[in-house]
Amino acid sequence: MTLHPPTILVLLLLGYVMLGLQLAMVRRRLNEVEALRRWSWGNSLLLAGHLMLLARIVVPLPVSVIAGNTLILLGECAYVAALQQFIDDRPLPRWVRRTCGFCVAAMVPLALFDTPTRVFVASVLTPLPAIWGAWLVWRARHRVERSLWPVGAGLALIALALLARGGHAALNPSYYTDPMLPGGMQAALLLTSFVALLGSGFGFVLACTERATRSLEHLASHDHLTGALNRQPAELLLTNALQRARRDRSTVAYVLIDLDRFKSINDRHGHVFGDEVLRRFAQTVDARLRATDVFSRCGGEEFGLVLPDSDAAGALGVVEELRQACAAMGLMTDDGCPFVLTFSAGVALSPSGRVGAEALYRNADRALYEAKHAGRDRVVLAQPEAPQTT
Ligand SMILES: Nc1nc2c(ncn2[C@@H]2O[C@H](COP(=O)(O)OP(=O)(O)OP(=O)(O)O)[C@@H](O)[C@H]2O)c(=O)[nH]1
Repeated sequence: MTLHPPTILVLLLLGYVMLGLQLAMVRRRLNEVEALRRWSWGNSLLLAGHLMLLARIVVPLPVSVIAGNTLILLGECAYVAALQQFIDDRPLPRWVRRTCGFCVAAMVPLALFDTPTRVFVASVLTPLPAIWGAWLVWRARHRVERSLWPVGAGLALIALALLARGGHAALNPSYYTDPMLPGGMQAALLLTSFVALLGSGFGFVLACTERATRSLEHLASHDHLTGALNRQPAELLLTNALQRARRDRSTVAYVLIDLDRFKSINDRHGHVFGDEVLRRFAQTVDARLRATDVFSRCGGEEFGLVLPDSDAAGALGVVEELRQACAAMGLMTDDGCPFVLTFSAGVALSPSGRVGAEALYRNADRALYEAKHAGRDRVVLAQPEAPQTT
């Protein structure tokens, strides 16, 4: 079978068109994610670049090759900018932008050279952004979506293929007097580009969709203001903790915390300050919990804490630590006065997970009420409910 480069080029163009359509649809659904916008630019530039290579039938060959390769290089830079945005949420570092600019500028004088030299130089310059992109994915491989891995692999593949063609062009210049002749290295490169396009383009779209879905899930399960879990998912995690405690014969502690006199904080210092207090309180608590603890906002200025494998002494110790941390938060009111936040807490225990979630919440609520009634800024340990006779 003879591999005909123009035919593969047409296949590649169709691939870019398909990906462009998919990108347009996903961008509309995901409400303009910046990284997707850059990837779309990259896709359009690559499409234009490959079209330009095919336009050699109607435009002079040096123009087609130089313009084509320049557009391809710009497209790659846009891909890499999209990746950097997606992975690190920032633009490309200045030195990478400069390198991209240098590579693009170096393409123009190539018109003065013969085709083998042009092929060699283009093959050495074009892989540089792709190498940076592959490195970005490799560096972040443990923290990014798995669907981004094919993106890195695709970029690495295309960089390798280009470098291989560069080496081949350096050793066999006569082979490249017309790179569009059937068979050989040029066809292999275009086929590799097609595979890399499938891997990286569709992988990137998938990664963006995956991230958007996760962020929607996070929005649905977490409180927008404080970042703490909402009540419903927290209840589910409490039920799981109780099931585990039944198996391990360990104790689960549930702590209900209510900030003291929050209405007067709002009234005296305004809602914005009240919101800031809630946010800072949540951060303070979150920073001091174990990975297995569950922190949630039950509503208003009331928060819940599930402490698996914690007895009374352990739970009271955690609350005491939080009290000290709140006192040391260093909040300042608008008029420059230091503000000390206090809270009241009720602690209830479920030894061996025997007390169910509802009863545990009820007990903690009763203890919290006692703490408020006794003057606030204190913690009360709930007495176990008398076993119910049936
Ligand atoms: N700034 C702000 N205030 C909130 C938010 N959610 C609830 N609140 C306010 O929190 C206040 C709670 O007031 P109360 O339930 O009377 O309790 P309290 O003033 O804290 O008094 P005690 O609990 O008895 O110490 C109300 O004024 C609510 O408007 C919020 O998200 N932001």
